[in-house]
Order: sequence, then structure tokens, then C-alpha cells
Amino acid sequence: MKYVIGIDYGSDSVRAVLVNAQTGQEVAQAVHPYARWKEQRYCNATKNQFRQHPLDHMEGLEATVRRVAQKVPAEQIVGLAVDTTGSTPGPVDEHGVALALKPGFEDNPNAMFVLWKDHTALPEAAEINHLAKTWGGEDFTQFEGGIYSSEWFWAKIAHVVREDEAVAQAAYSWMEHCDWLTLLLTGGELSTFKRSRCAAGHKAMWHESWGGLPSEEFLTLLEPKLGGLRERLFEQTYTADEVAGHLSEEWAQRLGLTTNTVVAVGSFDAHAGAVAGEIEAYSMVKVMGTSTCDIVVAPMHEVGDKLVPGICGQVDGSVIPGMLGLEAGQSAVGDLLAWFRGVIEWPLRTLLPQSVTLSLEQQEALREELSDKMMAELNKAAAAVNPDDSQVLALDWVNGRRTPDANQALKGALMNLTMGTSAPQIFRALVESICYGSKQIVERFEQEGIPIKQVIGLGGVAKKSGFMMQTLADVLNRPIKVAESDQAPALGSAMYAAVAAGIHPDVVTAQKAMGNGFAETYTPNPARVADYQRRYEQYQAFGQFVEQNTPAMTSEVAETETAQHA
Ligand SMILES: Nc1ncnc2c1ncn2[C@@H]1O[C@H](COP(=O)(O)OP(=O)(O)O)[C@@H](O)[C@H]1O
Ligand SMILES: O=C(CO)[C@H](O)[C@H](O)COP(=O)(O)O
Repeated sequence: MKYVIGIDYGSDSVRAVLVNAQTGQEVAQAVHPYARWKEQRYCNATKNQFRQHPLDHMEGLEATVRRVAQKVPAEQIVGLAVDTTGSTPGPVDEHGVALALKPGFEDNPNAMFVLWKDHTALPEAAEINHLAKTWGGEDFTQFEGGIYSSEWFWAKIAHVVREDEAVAQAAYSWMEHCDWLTLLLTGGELSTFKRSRCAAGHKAMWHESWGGLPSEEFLTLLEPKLGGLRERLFEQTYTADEVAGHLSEEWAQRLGLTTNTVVAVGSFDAHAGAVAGEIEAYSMVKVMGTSTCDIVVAPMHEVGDKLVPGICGQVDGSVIPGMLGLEAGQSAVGDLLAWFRGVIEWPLRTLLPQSVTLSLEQQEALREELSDKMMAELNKAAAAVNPDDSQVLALDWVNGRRTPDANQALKGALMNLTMGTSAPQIFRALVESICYGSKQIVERFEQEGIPIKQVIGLGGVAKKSGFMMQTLADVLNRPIKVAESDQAPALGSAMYAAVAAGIHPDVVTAQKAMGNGFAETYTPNPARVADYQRRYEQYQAFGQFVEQNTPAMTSEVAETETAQHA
């Protein structure tokens, strides 16, 4: 019997699944929340600064993989692969050691991984967009939807090197999180390491037609401190079905595995999730968690030269080698609902500690009990709201708008509040706003000639919120299948690992052999469709109003906003 391990690094925790390499049947899974991240040690939410310490990731690697690996003989585990969030780049030395692991940088957030949802690089993203359209050369954003985001590689690097001279000096190179972990596991040389096509193509403006990364001239025009970095990055990229190497002696020992285990090239969580969600041509797989990524694949020859504006890129082989992978998404989905929960939990955090009748332990127990129940209860109560009784309308942009047309400077909003507005009505409006945002994305693909033939949901929100999924089916007026797997990105990585280890000839065959199928299908309720269409039009008008009244994101505006938050 042969087995593979898929390792999925989410925003809050890492999980590993051990599966049968032939059938995909799950043998074991283990989850580990990041300890430092849980305390938000290197974050500042008001500045939109979200940094993760590499020790959180290394501890999670050992904790999860050791636990699942012990279920079967080590020599039967033939492959593993890692997917992570992205763009989550971090600075490294000439051997690929993360800077935060080196003396002097242990507590410096700029030496850590800059999580996808960190928006401290708003000015740099605005500069990249301006430069790309005006510098007189190639528009390097053209395969990234034409608008570069502050969530991405170059904006983040430019921001950190400007802000922190010590990091700028010490950083030999930069790596996406999925690449850094894969190099860590294989112990190879940084100069010959196989970087992820998925990460480079969607976030680093890598494209074969201009010889890989944007030119030295463009990068130094953006920021002179980037001079020379291009040389120390990479020219080639590799798809996730390829072999990056074998487990190093050190990590084989630390994980309880052998050096015969093949390690596949890394990828992003959403792309791996789409593979496990059995994506096929013109399906949209919605990976719904903290954020949402909408992944579509299409045959290269059918898309031809078509460029889809306002999405997060179109990349040859980023999901399924040989097909074009297209990505869009929303920056806050589970996070939007978690934000609202946080708002209404305020008295629990502030007034409870003032209680004279409850002990500290009782307060803590009460806080946890209520917080645990809150999301499920809000879903239930929001589903019971009579839509005719509430006109509340929301914009889902609390963490900016990722797509269509990235504008991370936009903010969330609520309208039509009355004296009768209740928490469930607001929660319902937030859920609806997420669904309207999703409809805009589907429409963008279709307007640009990429038909969406089916919609598949997966991830924490798709599994936990039937209310969200039913609303989505009603708003989109399409059935939505929800994937069976609870750990879809990890299963997708296991599929990539199985191909890299030679168990299956290609990703499509691996999907067929190892797929878990679907748990349920939400079908649109015809009685709701017309009303949601009317409200969708109101959402669009509300969005236009807010957008028109939001200052254009020049670097000056971004700097003022950042300063106000500091
Ligand atoms: N019952 C629920 N309804 C809606 N959202 C939920 C519910 N329970 C948890 N969530 C949201 O799910 C998100 C986590 O999703 P998950 O897929 O597990 O994580 P990740 O995005 O890190 O991969 C959180 O943002 C949380 O607010
Ligand atoms: O942009 C992405 C991938 O390209 C993802 O949204 C990001 O990685 C975060 O994912 P999640 O919401 O599951 O934590």
C-alpha cells in the first residue's frame, strides 16, 4: 500500500492529511493552530499589518505530519506536498533561511512572512499600477487582471525594504511561503530550487513571454532598493505535479519519515482546493474560508489571447498543468462575519471583566461558550428573518475589494438601518453582500467570454453555513455543489504529491481516482430569485456610490491613511 500526505497552511492553522495514494481515502488528519499568530503577536489590525513567524509554521509542520505519519509504515509514504496562503512572501538569506530565524531578527515583523491579507503595501501597489501603465515598456500587470494588489509579492517587498533598512540589507532574496516550506523540507540550494508557477504567475507578474519576472529597469524604477534582487530570485517556474526534491535527512527524521519521500513543488491553498473539488473546464470552484478564492480552469487554446480584466491573474498550469488557471475572489468572507461577531461581542470582552459576581474562570468559560455559539446562532436567526421586513443593505469590502477590479482602499458599508434593525438582519445583509460580490465576479468572467458552467463550493464557510450556500444559490440563480472533503486544499496537495511520486500519470487522473465527491447540492429557490436580483441592483448602485466617494488610491492618499492608523 502507498500513501501520500497533503499539508495545507491556512490563515490560522496548518493541517496535514494522510491519504491512500490510489484511492484518496483519508487515513488520518491533524490540525495545529499557530501559537504566536493566535496572540496576534506581530499584527496590528488597525494598520492592516498581519505578519506570521516562521516558527509557527515549523512547529505546525512537526506537530501535524508526525501525528498522521505514525499511522502507517514510513516507507509506504511516497510523497508529500505543501500548499499555503498567498501572496505571503518573506525575506530569506542566501541559503533560503527565513530572516526571522536569524539572530537580531527574531521579533522583527518585517523579517517574517507578510500574510496575504496584510495591506500595508497600499502605496506601493498604487505605484506599481501607475508605473505599469506609464513607464513606456511592457504592462507587466496584463496577466494579473491589469490591476496589481497590495496583497501581492512585489508591493509587499517594496514596502518592507523601504520601511526597514536592516531587513533590506540582510534579505538576500524573498520567497513565497509555499516555496520556503518546500525548500525547508528538501534542503536544496536556493539558486536551483524549483519555485511555484502558481505563486509566481498569479502574484509576482511572472510570465514566459517577457522572460519571467518584470525587468530590472521596471523594478528599480519602482524602488531603487529592489536593484539586483531579480537576479537572486528565479527565471523558471514549475507546476505542482513536478518533483521539487526528496525529504532531507533532517526533516525526514523530524517528521518520522524517510528520505525516499518525494516532495512536490508548492502551490496556493485555493488552487490545491480546486483540484480536490474536482475542477474541470469552465467550473468555478469557490474556496470559501477567511477569504474566498474563485478558481476557474479553461483549455489554453480556447482562451487564446483573451485577457480577463480585473481578476487575480490567468496562468498556464497554475491549477491543472496544461490548462489555463484563472483566479478571482473576495478579501473578506468568513472574516466579514467574524468581524461582525467581534463587534457584537464587545460587551463580553469589556464588561464581563468588570463583573463582581463571576470569577475569572467563570467569565472565561462564559465568554467561550457564547462566542462558540454566536456564529451558528446568527446563521439560524438570519435565515429566519423575513426578507420583506428588512431593507438593510451591506457592502462586503471591510478588507477592500479583491475582484472584480482590485481596490483594497474601499471600505465596507451598511445602509437602510432603522430603529427596528436587529443583529440577525445585519448578519443577513452581510451574507447577502458576499453573495452579490460573488455574482459580480461570475458576471465578469462571462462578460469576458469565459462561461461558468457549474459552481462548486468548498472550505470552512461552505461546510458550516447552509444559509450562506442557499443564499448564494438563490442570488446566482445556479445550483451549487459542495465538496465532501473537509480538508479540500490538503487533499488537493495530496493529489499533486501522488502525481509527483509517480502513482498517477497526471492531475486529472489523480482527481478521478482520489476525489471524494460531493456532499450536497443547493438549488435556487425560484420564489427568491427575482427579489435577490432587485437587491443585487441596489448593491451595485450602493457600491458605485461608495466607490465614487472613496478617494482614488494614489500613494499620497495611501500614506495619509496609513499614518492615520499608526
Ligand atoms: N457557522 C459559520 N458560518 C459562517 N462562517 C463561519 C462559520 N463558522 C466559521 N466561519 C468562518 O469560517 C472561516 C474559516 O474558514 P476555514 O476554511 O476553516 O479557514 P481558512 O480560511 O483559514 O482556510 C472564519 O473566517 C470563520 O469566521
Ligand atoms: O489569495 C489566496 C490564494 O491565492 C487566498 O485567499 C489566501 O491564500 C487566503 O486563503 P484563506 O481564506 O483560505 O485563508
